Amino acid sequence: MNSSEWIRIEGLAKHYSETKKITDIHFTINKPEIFALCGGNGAGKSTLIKMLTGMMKPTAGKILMDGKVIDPQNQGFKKLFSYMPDEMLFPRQLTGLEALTFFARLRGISGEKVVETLQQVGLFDVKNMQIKQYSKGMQQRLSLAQALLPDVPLRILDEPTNGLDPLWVYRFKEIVQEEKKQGRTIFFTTHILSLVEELADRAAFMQEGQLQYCDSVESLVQKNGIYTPLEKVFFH
Ligand SMILES: Nc1ncnc2c1ncn2[C@@H]1O[C@H](COP(=O)(O)OP(=O)(O)OP(=O)(O)O)[C@@H](O)[C@H]1O
Repeated sequence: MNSSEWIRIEGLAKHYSETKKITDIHFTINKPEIFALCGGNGAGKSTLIKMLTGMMKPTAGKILMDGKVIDPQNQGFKKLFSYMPDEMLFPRQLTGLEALTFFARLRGISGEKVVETLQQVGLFDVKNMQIKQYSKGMQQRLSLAQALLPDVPLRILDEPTNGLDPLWVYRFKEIVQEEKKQGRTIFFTTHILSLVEELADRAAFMQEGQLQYCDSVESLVQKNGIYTPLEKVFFH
């Protein structure tokens, strides 16, 4: 175990059927770091996130934290991370402020933190608007806000930049970098390889339920020539 290693995934597998399965996933997550999980449609990213967050029981394998096997369904582990799903269904008649306050109360978080987070994601001025009037990008930023609320060491974000315009992709990168400076680990999934190259410290690439690469982004790029985009790593 290296000094910054925090979570170790060992042989994680999920068998839906003979043809649909995630097999033998091994990698580690450090603290702090920005880790990108990449892969095309159906590669197995959401399944892996569901096993990591305790929403789905693996068919095989284990997860260790600080060298000890953990059960992700255990409430103690659930207090260590926040989660942004790929699509968050908020009650549409609520305002942004009401929805975020609801999540804050569930986790004992103050109203000041709700206001601060709404400002962070640029929704403070529209906090009293009903969510049904929010654009896709605004709803995505509200979903990001609920994941930014709790003071936890790990944030798991599933396709966080979906629907964001270039300004908010830029702001998202700033937010994630600031989160890392505060000592957190950000584990996110994406299809956007430029985002991996610009933001992530390490990346794992999945294809058809298997892990193809897991390495630092710097060495993934260097192994294939400094000017070779990660796209080539992915498509080879
Ligand atoms: N509940 C399920 N029952 C059966 N098969 C499933 C189930 N959920 C996912 N699968 C299959 O498992 C494989 C991995 O799916 P998963 O949703 O994890 O991929 P993904 O990488 O998140 O894809 P996307 O980028 O399209 O969201 C796919 O072949 C999918 O059809």
